[in-house]
Amino acid sequence: MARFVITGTGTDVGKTVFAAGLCGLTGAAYWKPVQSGLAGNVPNAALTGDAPGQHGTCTGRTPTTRGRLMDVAQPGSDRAEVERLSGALTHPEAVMLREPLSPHRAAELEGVEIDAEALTPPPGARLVIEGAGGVLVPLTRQVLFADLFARWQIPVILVCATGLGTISHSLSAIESLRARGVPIHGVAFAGDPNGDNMATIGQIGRVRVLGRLPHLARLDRAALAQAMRDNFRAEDFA
Ligand SMILES: Nc1ncnc2c1ncn2[C@@H]1O[C@H](COP(=O)(O)OP(=O)(O)OP(=O)(O)O)[C@@H](O)[C@H]1O
Ligand SMILES: C[C@H](N)[C@H](N)CCCCCC(=O)O
Ligand SMILES: [Mg+2]
Repeated sequence: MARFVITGTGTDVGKTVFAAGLCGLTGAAYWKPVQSGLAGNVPNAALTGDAPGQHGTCTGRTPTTRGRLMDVAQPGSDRAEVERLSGALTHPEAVMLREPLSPHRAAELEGVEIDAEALTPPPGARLVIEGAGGVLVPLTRQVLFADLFARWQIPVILVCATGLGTISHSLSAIESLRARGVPIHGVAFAGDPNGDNMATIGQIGRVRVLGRLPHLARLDRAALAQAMRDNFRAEDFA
């Protein structure tokens, strides 16, 4: 089964763009279980599900939050960006939160608690799942994303920057995943070339380096597909 979790050393490292590229390269579907930071993009009624006809299809996987589930990707969401960049089939988020904060805090501000136990990946042999931020981001004050990944036992791809600072960030993330028994498929770098940083993380972290996605001046579906073909091997994700 070609099912992967895309996590990273932190927020904004390039997980969504890499996830879209991987969907395009392998034909996988995409799922972002928890999206925070839709304030300003989505009317309140849409997020709370109060507006007629805005519910769409609910997965029912996490019936705990008010901010749930429309079957159409919302503008500004990672799901919408993956659709734009890959055309992949995408599953509705289980939890959508307004504030651009750690999910545990964004949820608290909406008066809801994320039911981490209820977060279960949709079926499908080819699936790319994107976390939120880095590996130790809290879903609640008790459960971190890495705990969720440990329960799922789906191989993780860690997206890492290439520049100064990445060695410690990347090795810390790898240790955190290993400490919880999360299977690591490999590391995907994002950014300008830095061969020694990439090799050092691969060697000391004892992880496979899958490739490096360069910064794309024009980020569109065709350019991303070409960059993925040029810099990754589809057979590494079979
Ligand atoms: N290869 C790339 N070429 C050009 N721009 C990129 C590339 N990768 C990422 N970006 C840009 O960098 C920003 C952050 O990338 P992205 O949204 O993928 O981060 P993320 O790790 O998914 O963040 P989050 O934690 O919010 O989910 C976005 O504006 C994105 O368009
Ligand atoms: C809102 C943002 N774009 C992400 N989706 C959430 C990032 C959470 C980071 C939490 C942290 O590590 O401090
Ligand atoms: Mg993202």
